[in-house]
Parts: sequence; C-alpha cells; structure tokens
Amino acid sequence: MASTSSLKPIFSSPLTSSPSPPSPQKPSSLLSFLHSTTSTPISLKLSSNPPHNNSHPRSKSFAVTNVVLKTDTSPETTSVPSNYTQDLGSPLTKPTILVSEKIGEKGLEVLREFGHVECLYDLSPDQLCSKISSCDALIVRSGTKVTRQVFQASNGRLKVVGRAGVGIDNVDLQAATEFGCLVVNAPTANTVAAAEHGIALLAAMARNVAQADASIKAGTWQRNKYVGVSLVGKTLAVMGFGKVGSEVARRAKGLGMNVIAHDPYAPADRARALGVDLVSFDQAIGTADFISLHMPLTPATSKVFNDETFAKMKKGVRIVNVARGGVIDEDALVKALDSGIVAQAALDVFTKEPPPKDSRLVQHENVTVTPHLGASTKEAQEGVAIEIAEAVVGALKGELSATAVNAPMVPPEVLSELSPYVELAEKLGRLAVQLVAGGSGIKSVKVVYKSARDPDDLDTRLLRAMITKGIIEPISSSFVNLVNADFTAKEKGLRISEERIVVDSSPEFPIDSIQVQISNVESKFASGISDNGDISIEGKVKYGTPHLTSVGSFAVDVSLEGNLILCRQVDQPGMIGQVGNILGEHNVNVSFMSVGRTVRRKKAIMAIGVDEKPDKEALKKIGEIPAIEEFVFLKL
Ligand SMILES: NC(=O)C1=CN([C@@H]2O[C@H](COP(=O)(O)OP(=O)(O)OC[C@H]3O[C@@H](n4cnc5c(N)ncnc54)[C@H](O)[C@@H]3O)[C@@H](O)[C@H]2O)C=CC1
Ligand SMILES: O=C(O)C(=O)COP(=O)(O)O
Repeated sequence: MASTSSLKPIFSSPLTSSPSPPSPQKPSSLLSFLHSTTSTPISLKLSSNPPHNNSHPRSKSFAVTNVVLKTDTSPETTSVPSNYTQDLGSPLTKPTILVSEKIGEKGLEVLREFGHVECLYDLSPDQLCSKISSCDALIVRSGTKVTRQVFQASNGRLKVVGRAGVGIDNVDLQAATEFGCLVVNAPTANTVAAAEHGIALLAAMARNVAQADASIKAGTWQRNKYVGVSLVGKTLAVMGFGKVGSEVARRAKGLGMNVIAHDPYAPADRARALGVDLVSFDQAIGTADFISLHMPLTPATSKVFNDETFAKMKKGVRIVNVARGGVIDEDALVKALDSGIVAQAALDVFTKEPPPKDSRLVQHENVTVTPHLGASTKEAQEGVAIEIAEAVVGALKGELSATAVNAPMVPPEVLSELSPYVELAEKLGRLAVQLVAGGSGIKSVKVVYKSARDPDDLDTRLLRAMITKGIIEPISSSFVNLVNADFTAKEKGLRISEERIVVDSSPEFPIDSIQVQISNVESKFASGISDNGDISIEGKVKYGTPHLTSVGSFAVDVSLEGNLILCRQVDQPGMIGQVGNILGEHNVNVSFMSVGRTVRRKKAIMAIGVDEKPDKEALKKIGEIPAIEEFVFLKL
C-alpha cells in the first residue's frame, strides 16, 4: 500500500497531463505539484476510485508513496520498485530513463532499481529527438546538447534532465523552464577532480611535461629545450572563486604560490579564510604570472578573455582553463601565444568539443591539451553518477531537488518545515480564483504572509509558486509546476506581489497565516470581498493540515479537504440543519462545518467541507432556502 511520508513530494511525474502534445507556445507540464486537483490527474492515496482518464493512449497509473502518478508504458514492466505500488486496476510501469553518456556504474544501479534504464551513447541530435518522446528522464554529461528541439520532441513526457556534472551550458534552460521540465545537476562530486586536474595542468605546463614526453617518444632527448618555470613564489590568479576555484587556490597555496582571486559574487571572508585576496578583474589579470579559469560559461563570461583583456596581462603569463572553452576567444588566444603575451596555455575545454583536428590552438607548441578530463577520475565519476541518479530518481518521485537548476532551491530543512504550507498555498490560490466572476482578467494578486519570524528568514518562493499554480490551473489549460510557475504567470500577465508582516505569535512555526488577495475583479460570492474591495481569503496550518480561516471579512475555520460550499445567510437558528439535511438527502458527506459572523443575528458565512460534489438539484435546493443570500461551490 502507499506509504505515508512526513515530507510530501513537491513534484509529481508529469505523466499525465495534457490532452494533446504541448506546443512551444503553451507547453504542457512535465512536473506537476503535489495535490493537483483540477487538470492534474493525481490522487493522494490509493482509493477504490478508478484513476482519472488520461487521454494519452499508452498511459497507465501507479503510485509513488502517497501520490498516484501516471506514466507512459515502457517495455520493461518487470520488477516492482519498493516505493512504487500499483494503482488499482493498472499494470505497473516504470519510468524510462535515457542515459546518453557514460556515467559510473553505481549511479546506473540506483537508476535501475527505480526505472527502466537505456544507455544509448553518441546519439545524433535527430536520434535524440526521436528517442526522447518515450523517456521520462534524460541523463547527460557535457557532450549532449539538450536543445529546445529536444523538449519539443518530448511531447510533454520528459520531466527531468539530469546533468551528471556541474556545467549546464549544454542544456537550454529557458526551454526546459518553459516546458516545465526540471533540470538538476551534480554540483559537488567532481569538484576535487577538476581542481586536481587544474593543478596537474598547471604543473605540467610549467615543466613542459607533455611536450617533453612527446619529444622522447619521437626519439629525441632535449633537456635544454624543455627547461621550465617554477611555481613557488609566483602569483596565481584564480578567476571564479567557487567550489573548484577555491580548491585550486588551497592546493596552489600548498605549492608556495601567492594566490589572488577574482569573483564578483564570492564572499571576501571565504577567500580570506584561505589566505586569498579578492581583487578586480583587471588587477587579477594584470598582476598574475599564472591565471586559472574557474567561472561558468554564461553570456557575461563568454569570450571574456579576448584581444582586449589579453593585452592587459603581464607579458609571459601562463593560462590554465578547466572551466569552459567559451570563456576564451580562441583566435585571440592564438594571437596572444604567437606574440608572446601568453607564454603557455593548458586547456582541458574548448569552444567546440572535440576541437577541429587542424585547430591552430590545439596544434600550438606552447599549448598543452586534454580532452575535457577535469571530472574524469574513477572517484568523481562514481560520485557524480550517484549524485545525479539520486537527484533524478527524487525528481521522478515528486520530490524537490536540492540541486535543481531551474527551480527555486530550498534547503531540505526549510522544505520540510514549509511542506504543510505548500499545500495550503495551492489551495488558497485555487479557492481565491474560483471566487472571481468569470474566472478571467486577473492581473494582480497580492499574497500576505503573517509570521513571527523576521521577513528575511522566510523563503516564500515555493509558496508563491504554489499559489500561482492554484490560481492559473483552474482557469487555463496551462500546466504549472515549480519550474515554470513564474514564467507562466508572467506570460499570462499575472503580477504576484508579496508582503510579509511580522506578528506576535510563535516563531516556532514559519508562518502564522497566508492571505491571498485578488484585486480589480468582480466576485461571484460578494461576501468574499474584503473592506478594501479585493477578493480576500486567508488560511492557516492547524494540526498539520491546511484550514481556511477567513473569507472576505468573515472569520471561518474549515479544514481544506474535499470540496467546499460557502453560503452567506441570515444568522438565525436552524441553518446548519437545513443545509445538512439537503446534503444528506443527496448522499453528500459533510466533513467539516464552520460558521462565521460579523454581527450576531445579522449576517453569517457558513463554510461546509464536503467529500462529494453535490448534484445540481442539491445546490438548487440550498439556493432556495430563504435565509441563504448567496452561495458558491468550490473545488479544492
Ligand atoms: N573540465 C571539467 O571537466 C570540469 C569543469 N567544470 C567547470 O568549472 C566551472 C566552475 O565549477 P564550480 O566551481 O563547481 O562552480 P561554482 O558555481 O561553484 O563556481 C563558479 C564561480 O564562478 C563565479 N563567477 C560567476 N561569474 C563570474 C565572473 N564573471 N567572473 C568571475 N567569477 C565568476 C561564481 O560566483 C562562482 O563562485 C564550471 O564552468 C564548470 O562547468 C567543473 C567540473 C569539471
Ligand atoms: O562538470 C562539469 O562541468 C564538467 O565539465 C564535466 O564534464 P563531463 O561530465 O566530464 O562531460
């Protein structure tokens, strides 16, 4: 049976979803959030109800922990992953994970325990595109270009791309985000390997190891030609003081080098702790004897080493690049080598990999090259493979990944704490939008978080994404998840602003209440409008479950489960009984009921939680009770 988990999954496998393949303009979701109720066919626990219809002809359902997911049938339907249980009436299937480059065996084992793994290396772009529509996850290293075409070709099935390494410059992140596909990487396991390779190249370059080796093998013995330079006492500029850069710095200090670093985003105290001065770009390149590159390839760093910047370097500088080829203008480097501005270069990475055979840069006698080997140690490859396999499996199970690249990263402890509020946030969004007359034309939503904690201590990105999902999904065919929530809101012209109010309650809980306000719209339930003219509802987490605590200016208290009927009525005896009787007659089970009023014997709001949707006749009868002034049925 489905197990319960204290930390509920945030993503659920896409699976399901769109009736037709997503178009680039309106991508269907790949990852959906937990507890989707309208467009996402996810149920929270195994039940005797048949799974929702899925228009995908090959779709089946299965359950992961407490979430029923759907996926396409893959040929392999053999063993049952321990945390998967079969949904009633559906054959069990496993997600298909395509591994397009070689990764460590231990990572493959983790993947095989969970899914159907296909290792297909050296696929052409066309082959990848045709294969991808039958894959739920794709694992790549630096050699596979995951382009927009790949996401388009996946027809909404690809939920997660796992980059078995750090650099994600080979993945079109914008396209992934638009298509709601999570991208995760493995940012830590190859740090030391890359740093060691940087140091290996630094020393090999300084002592002409590669050239001398080649010359002996060519039958010569040229001791005078290959006199090198010493490292001790020289200044090394580390460009990019992140994980690899700081490990290089630490090792270079051990070699007796004077290390400086340039990184506009690195904290100075981290550098100071290693005895490294953070300096400006010009200062770094102008004073260094050796320059080692460790920044990511981004639009800002593309070709940042060019004619102009080489001209500012100390004559005879030596450069190591184990970051990305694209940060160097390779033609400019050839010129700088020819002119002697750069005495030597040692390169592990190239703008185009593999570089052309006749590349002047690669053939240059003062250049030492390796074929992108920075991460290629046995240890790093095992580590990276396990790291990425766990991240991908976690994402397929619907968990939020700590290494997500295109979704807010929320540390596990914060995630665990916010988990019940995540559910509350989506339900409040979903309820608020159903109070809008016509359900369209929403431009501006304000979310107010009341908390005893300092506003800076409250990470609300996840909650905002869930509110966005709750608002957008009931009124459009968009599929919204954590990955594409902000993008989708923006695309729909929906502005979501947030306010945090410090209140005098227990700081033990991250949030006291969440209020969702929708302005400049009419409401189909006038009592949902607060004094300032906005639709306004507020909720709290009580005993671990989400509760609706106010509607407009009425206080209520109803657990947000099942569906909800809101009635405004004259505050008089017998109302609960009358409505309860009608629901009972129509076999609708009431799960919760709460009455809120502003003034005694005047107006009241009754919030009734119901397990089933009342039929039209029942709703008509409720509407005909004379004291009931307005009512609305809301799906949670
Ligand atoms: N050759 C190989 O096999 C490997 C290459 N790498 C590459 O090394 C690079 C660094 O990796 P990590 O240290 O793990 O990443 P990281 O994210 O920990 O560090 C990158 C650092 O670069 C800094 N940075 C960003 N823009 C900058 C700029 N304009 N100027 C200077 N610094 C800037 C960031 O603030 C950050 O501190 C990445 O490009 C990665 O792909 C990483 C592992 C293996
Ligand atoms: O992790 C990185 O950024 C790397 O460059 C390693 O690339 P690779 O996995 O060896 O293709």
